[in-house]
Amino acid sequence: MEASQLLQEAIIARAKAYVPYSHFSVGAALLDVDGNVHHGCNIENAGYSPSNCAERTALFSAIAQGHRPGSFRMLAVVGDTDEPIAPCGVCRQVMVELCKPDMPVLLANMKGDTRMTTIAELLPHAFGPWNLNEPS
Ligand SMILES: O=c1ccn([C@H]2C[C@H](O)[C@@H](CO)O2)c(=O)[nH]1
Ligand SMILES: [Zn+2]
Repeated sequence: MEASQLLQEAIIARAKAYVPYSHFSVGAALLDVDGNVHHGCNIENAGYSPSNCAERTALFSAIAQGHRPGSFRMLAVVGDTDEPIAPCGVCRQVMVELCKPDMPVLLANMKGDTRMTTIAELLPHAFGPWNLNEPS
């Protein structure tokens, strides 16, 4: 699947956002090894901090469907921003946990501006599973 097709999926996912507080809808589409797409949208909460971003919704949904960390091919994220959207720090940390460092990430806005990047570029010098000592 082309990056542009995955972006179209992210735009469809964005329409499902539940954003009664920020009114800022974000969509994500995660491509797996089998060529299937997992949608994510942001889902907000009256308690504010329980809110979940589109990127994490897509990743957690795919993991819950049985897909393994490191098995994903590409992630597309879109929001109505001036520049291509910038994922938050929490999502970048989750991406590092669940995606390979060189996995392509397509960031976009609703005007059609795009930026192709990677997990490692989004969160350099990351703390990851490899930094933890295994229990003996
Ligand atoms: O990359 C981003 C940036 C923000 N949000 C959400 C979090 C919150 O619901 C709203 C405003 O920050 O947008 C995402 O889902 N993804
Ligand atoms: Zn986030």
